[in-house]
Formats: sequence, C-alpha cells, structure tokens
Amino acid sequence: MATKTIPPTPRVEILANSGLSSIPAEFVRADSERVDIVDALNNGTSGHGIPIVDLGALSSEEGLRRCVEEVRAAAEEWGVMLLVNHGVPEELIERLKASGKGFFDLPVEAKEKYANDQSSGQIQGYGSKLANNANGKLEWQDYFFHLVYPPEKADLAIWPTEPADYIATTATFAEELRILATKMFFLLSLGLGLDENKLEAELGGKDDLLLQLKINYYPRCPQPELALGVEAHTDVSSLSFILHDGVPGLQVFKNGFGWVTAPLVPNSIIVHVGDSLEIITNGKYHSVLHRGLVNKENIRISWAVFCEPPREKVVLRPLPELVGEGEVARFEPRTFAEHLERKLFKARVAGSEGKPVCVD
Ligand SMILES: O=C(O)CCC(=O)C(=O)O
Ligand SMILES: [Fe+2]
Repeated sequence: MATKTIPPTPRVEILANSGLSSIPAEFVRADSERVDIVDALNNGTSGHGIPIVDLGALSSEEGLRRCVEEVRAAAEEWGVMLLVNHGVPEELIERLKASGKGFFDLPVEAKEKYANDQSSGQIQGYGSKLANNANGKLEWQDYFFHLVYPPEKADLAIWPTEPADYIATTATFAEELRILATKMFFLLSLGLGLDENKLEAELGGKDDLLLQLKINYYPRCPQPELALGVEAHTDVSSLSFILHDGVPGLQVFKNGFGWVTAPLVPNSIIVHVGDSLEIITNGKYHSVLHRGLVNKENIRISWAVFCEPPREKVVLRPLPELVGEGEVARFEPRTFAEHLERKLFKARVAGSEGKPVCVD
C-alpha cells in the first residue's frame, strides 16, 4: 500500500463538503469553454442518436452480420456506442458498483492511505487531477486508478482492502470485461474486412493488452455551470468501457450536433473508441471527444476501464491494409509511451488556448 502523502491539492470531496457557495478559480473553466456547460440534471441536450448495439444475437449468423455492421457504423460515425446484452453479468456489475461506492463512502483520511504520488511516478491509487494543462484548470473529481488485468501485472498491495469484497469483485469483473473487449475487437476487425483477431493482436494481444480501471468520483458542485467533472478529451486507450451509477453527466461531441448527452439505458455499457484504435485504423474508427458535467444535487460515480496497448512493445501505426490506394497514412508511427508524451506536451503548450488536448 502507498504510504500516506500530503495531497498536492485538497481533495475535491473535502472542498465540496466544506459548504462553499462559489468554487475556487482554478475550477472555473475558460469563458470559451463555458458557453455550453450546464448543470447535468438540468440539461436540455438529448442523447438521441448515440447508437445502441444489442450483442444478444451474436450466436446466429444473421445476428453476427448485423452486430458487425452496427458496431462498424457506430465506431466510424460516432466513436461511441452503448452495448446491451453484452454478457457481463448484471449482478456482478451491481457488486462492482457497490464496492466502488463503498470505498468512496469511507472518510477521506481512510482513502488517503491509498493516495498515489504522481511526482514520483506512482500513478496508481487514490488521487485528484494535477494541473498539467497550460491553462492550469482542475477537474471537479477525485478518482481511484489501478491496473486490473492481466492478474499477474496487477499490484494487489495497492487495491482497497475496504470494502472487504473490493478485490475479489473487481478482479472477477476485470476477467469478464476482458472477454467483452475481445468480442468488441473481433466485431471491429470484421467490420473493416480484417481477420477477426487482427485488431486485438495489433494492440498487444492476449498477453500484453492491459486493462486500467479508473473510478471517477464527482462530488456535488455548487456552481455546475462553471466547472467540468472531466474536461474535454479523447482517451489514449484503444477502447474504453464506461459504467456509471445512473446519474447523468457524460457528453460526447458529434460534428454537426455539438455536445450530446449519453442517455441512461439500464444494464448498458458505454464503449468509446480511443486514440490507439484510431491510429491503427488510420482514422476509420473515430476517437471520440467527450467530457463530464457535474450537478448540484447528486454525487456521480463512473467506472472507466481503459484497454491499453503495452507502453513500448508494439508500435502504433496505420495498418497498411487500411491505407487505401490514393490515401495517406494519417498518423506517424509511435509507441503508446510516445503517444502519451506527445499528448502531454501538446496539452502543456496548447491547453492555454482552450484546445481539448488533455490526457486521460
Ligand atoms: O465519467 C464519465 O462518464 C467519463 C469519464 C472519462 O471520460 C474518463 O475517465 O476518461
Ligand atoms: Fe475519457
């Protein structure tokens, strides 16, 4: 377990519970960003249009064909979709949510025992966002971040021991999510006319593709129209899977529509295409820009599972078979570690211009 460290910024939970009526300046977004930020519970924008894909019929030939087509269209046109009948047992998801909530229900002092220490490279654990953008803005959230798969790479010593079932439940969930990730890579590969195993193999395959879990905890915010729970960003992952506690907040950006709020669909899992998949498909699949709104009334918790390629082992580059005649490769080859570096650099340099380039 990480030793207790003094957090670089106060936990947002403490700020939120201090009874303040206006939020500190570092949480107030730039004017240009604020034009369309609203209280997530008082939000007129509709989630209409974000594709919902039913994976229930995969075993029939006709069902498989339909899923391949729907997943391909969603990944190309939106970069985001909601999955239903995804195969992850509902009761396991309920236990996962209860144990994550149980951890965040602990007093802050108890959670601090798991604090990460970003300055020394210990990024796993309990934390709050550091200002790594040139604009210096902070997000209205605390989080718990840790690698959950493969089991032999997971450092159980930093996983919460409270609630008592956190470790067993989260490890079982990670196994199930890994199966769903394979299913998605399979469908996404077929959608581009590739061998069914191609995309997963290119992103690290069975042994090296990693699952990182980030539990986002968004406290109530007295001025939700000034703040963001998570600022506009694309994920660096290949795919990200998002679950939440039923409180709205997630928005995705769609050209021609603007910010679209993710609808609340029972027992669904949201899937984002991330940068790594966008790069190797030469932009055929779209890494979706998204952000999180906050609200005055309800705490919101979300569980984001990032499927990441290994940092150094594979080179992310447009697959030659996806660069058609007359097309150019739209991305330079890079390892995942290099991609992270580039994005951080851009965020530091360009973040002051309000460009959505932050890393998550
Ligand atoms: O809270 C959410 O729904 C999304 C969180 C997110 O985008 C992230 O953790 O990268
Ligand atoms: Fe994200």
